[in-house]
Amino acid sequence: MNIPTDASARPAQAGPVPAGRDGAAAIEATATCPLQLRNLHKRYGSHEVLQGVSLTARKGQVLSIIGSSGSGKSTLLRCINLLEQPTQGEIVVNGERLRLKRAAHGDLECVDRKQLQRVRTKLAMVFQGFNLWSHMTVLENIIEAPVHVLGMSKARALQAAEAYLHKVGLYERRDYYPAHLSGGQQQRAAIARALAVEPDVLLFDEPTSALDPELVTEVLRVMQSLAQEGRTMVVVTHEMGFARSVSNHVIFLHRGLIEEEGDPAQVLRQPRSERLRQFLSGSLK
Ligand SMILES: Nc1ncnc2c1ncn2[C@@H]1O[C@H](COP(=O)(O)OP(=O)(O)OP(=O)(O)O)[C@@H](O)[C@H]1O
Repeated sequence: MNIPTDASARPAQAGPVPAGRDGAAAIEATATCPLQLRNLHKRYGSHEVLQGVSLTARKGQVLSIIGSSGSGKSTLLRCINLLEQPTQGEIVVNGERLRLKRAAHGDLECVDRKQLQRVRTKLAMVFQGFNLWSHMTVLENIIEAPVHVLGMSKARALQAAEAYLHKVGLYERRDYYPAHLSGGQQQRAAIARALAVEPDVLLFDEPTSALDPELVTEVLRVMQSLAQEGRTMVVVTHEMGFARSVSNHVIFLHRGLIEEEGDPAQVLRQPRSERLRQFLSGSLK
């Protein structure tokens, strides 16, 4: 992957989150932290996939979540915007705590539909499988949520969409349907769609895993430019180059717990735990 390796690629204002006494990220209840998770648990039947994860994303920070297959990375990301319902814990977006209540099935659900909708537009997600609407052109995909969810005027949404299309290098393909685009182009369209709701945090769930190797770089470059703009991003990734050179905080998840976290230069070059060492050497899949 052709990503610059110097720390200057990272947003200047972001820094590592200090570790708390219990090893979890310290909680800063302030609007300068667009996202905070406190003691998040998720259980599927008897399988506790998340066992108490706390993290804070400060404004402009790029967090990479790494870990072996099945460690709970995607589940963690999907719990943030309640695509999955956590079993326990708190989610705070821009200082606003989600109003969660235990439902009959045992997991937590948001009791305030308006709050959930508001918060979800603040947390835009980019999926591994792109999830574009196949019956809409790229442009229609991008303006759908701004017009129909946020109530933006079509003229304003179109104007903004053009800017996002230029940003991801897809302006010329704005009238194409997803089926006529490469995987990399579809993912860049999905990124433009996520940007169009003007989110405070971008969530990426393994955004390059479904791509042929030659298409990975074009998507990573767009993500890198978003990081350089100072956007707050939480990225589940297997791309160690991205974690090392673009993100400014790395979280290593193991069996639903944060095993190690911190500055990528430190964590990835001199891992403290044996498990992270094994993971980085490729012997822990
Ligand atoms: N809907 C579900 N029902 C039951 N178990 C689930 C469900 N979703 C995930 N799991 C289980 O939770 C565990 C964590 O899954 P998750 O997808 O979060 O892992 P991951 O770290 O993202 O893995 P990968 O890198 O392979 O994508 C796995 O054991 C998985 O089988």
